[in-house]
Amino acid sequence: MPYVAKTIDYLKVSSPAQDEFYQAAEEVLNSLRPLFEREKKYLKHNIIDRIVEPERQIFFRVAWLDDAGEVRVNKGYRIQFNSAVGPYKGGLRFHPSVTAGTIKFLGFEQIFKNSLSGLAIGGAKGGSNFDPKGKSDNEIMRFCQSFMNELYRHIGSTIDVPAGDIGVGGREIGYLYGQYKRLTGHYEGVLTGKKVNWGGSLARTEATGYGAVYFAENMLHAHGDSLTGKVCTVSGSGNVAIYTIEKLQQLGAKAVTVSDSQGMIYDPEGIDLALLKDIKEVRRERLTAYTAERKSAKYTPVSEYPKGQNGVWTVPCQAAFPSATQNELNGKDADTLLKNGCLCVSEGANMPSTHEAMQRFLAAKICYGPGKAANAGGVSTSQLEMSQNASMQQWRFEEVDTKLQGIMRGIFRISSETAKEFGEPHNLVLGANIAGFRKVADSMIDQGVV
Ligand SMILES: NC(=O)C1=CN([C@@H]2O[C@H](COP(=O)(O)OP(=O)(O)OC[C@H]3O[C@@H](n4cnc5c(N)ncnc54)[C@H](O)[C@@H]3O)[C@@H](O)[C@H]2O)C=CC1
Ligand SMILES: O=C(O)CCC(=O)C(=O)O
Repeated sequence: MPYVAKTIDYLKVSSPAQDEFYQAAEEVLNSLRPLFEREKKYLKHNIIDRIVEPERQIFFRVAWLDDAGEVRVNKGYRIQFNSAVGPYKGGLRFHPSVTAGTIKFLGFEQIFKNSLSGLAIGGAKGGSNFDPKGKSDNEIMRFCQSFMNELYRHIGSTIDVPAGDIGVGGREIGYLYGQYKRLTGHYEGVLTGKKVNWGGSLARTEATGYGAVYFAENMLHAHGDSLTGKVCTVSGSGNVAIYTIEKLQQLGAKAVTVSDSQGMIYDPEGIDLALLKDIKEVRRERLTAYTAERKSAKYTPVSEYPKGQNGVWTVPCQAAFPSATQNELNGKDADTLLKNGCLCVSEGANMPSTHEAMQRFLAAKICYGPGKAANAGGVSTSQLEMSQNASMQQWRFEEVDTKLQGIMRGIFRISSETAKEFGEPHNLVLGANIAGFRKVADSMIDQGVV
């Protein structure tokens, strides 16, 4: 049996019910075929079986007290996937849909993303099926403290450095950091995404969204085009979506949509960013609050989306920025985007396009930036935060932003040069996967069978 199918079949038996992980593994392994054919050492050293198996998986109970005094229990996860090129690094996701398979796919993607950044960071991810929605600040704090009561013994500034992801922002990182400090007595860069008064980096909040836009600009510039004047669709309305829109506006593009799990906003005059930030970052309300205050906008609930489609991708645009969650853009959505003239897709979210959608974009040869390349600005700026913490410095916003732009340029360059090297110049999926894999796999070979 061919080795990719054999590996995926083995994963289905050894790690049951982890569909998102099989999807991520299959996509990466399939695109590595030309490399395996050219360089036999990867098969000889059995890198395939080794790289799909996490180095360590920590599953734990998180018990906490709600405001009514009831005991609640959630699952906690930290998957330390690969440390060949640096300490484990990757975010924490708090969302009711989280399972071991979710964290495993995210941790697997993180290995190659972090390698592509050119920085010394290994791959990891963690989280919980805890739902922060509707919880009071005190409940969030008690949950985070209980989560850290187990996590602290597995992390450290040169061991494993978690950060935020869906449902984990500055507030949660603060409660997690406070508890880590209380348990260990160490004031160190053990988490990133901290607030700037106590060790955070300027521009980390903005970095993932800004980075996805910088990546899109790199792709378009290579074709003599730019984002200026383009109509853009954005999904999600959290950290990545907000700062994608901010950078698009700064570059003279017009973002016209945002969404959440309940529905979407279409604002043909362009999203009012100050209003969106107030609703999402300050008031923590649903998107319906936006239409109440902005007459040009239309709200469509998910129940009214065209059958089998995400409403956001039915809005005509020249560039699309999926910034919500995995598999939020399917083959039909991709067809609609292409039919409407979309020239560029830059993925702020992790694995937002299904396999079918990705194939459509590659076949159409549009500028398509897969998540592990396009959204690497967040984790890269986290590494800049680690550097600042280690040297007890704080760099200026412009200094961090300039480094971020350079890192995104570097990721575009290595992905497109690798794609060219393997004879498919437009295929940044191939380029990013091979470039990210090669550095990790060569490091694993250098470090022996461990
Ligand atoms: N925060 C970061 O630095 C990075 C985040 N990412 C990825 O970006 C995506 C968004 O993350 P953040 O903005 O940080 O999280 P967030 O918690 O700030 O926002 C998540 C957004 O996605 C929406 N959402 C969640 N599930 C949804 C669903 N089923 N349908 C529609 N909307 C849904 C939420 O309503 C919210 O607007 C995720 O895929 C995450 O893994 C990737 C790299 C770094
Ligand atoms: O900043 C980080 O360490 C991780 C960000 C993240 O979770 C991601 O890149 O998906």
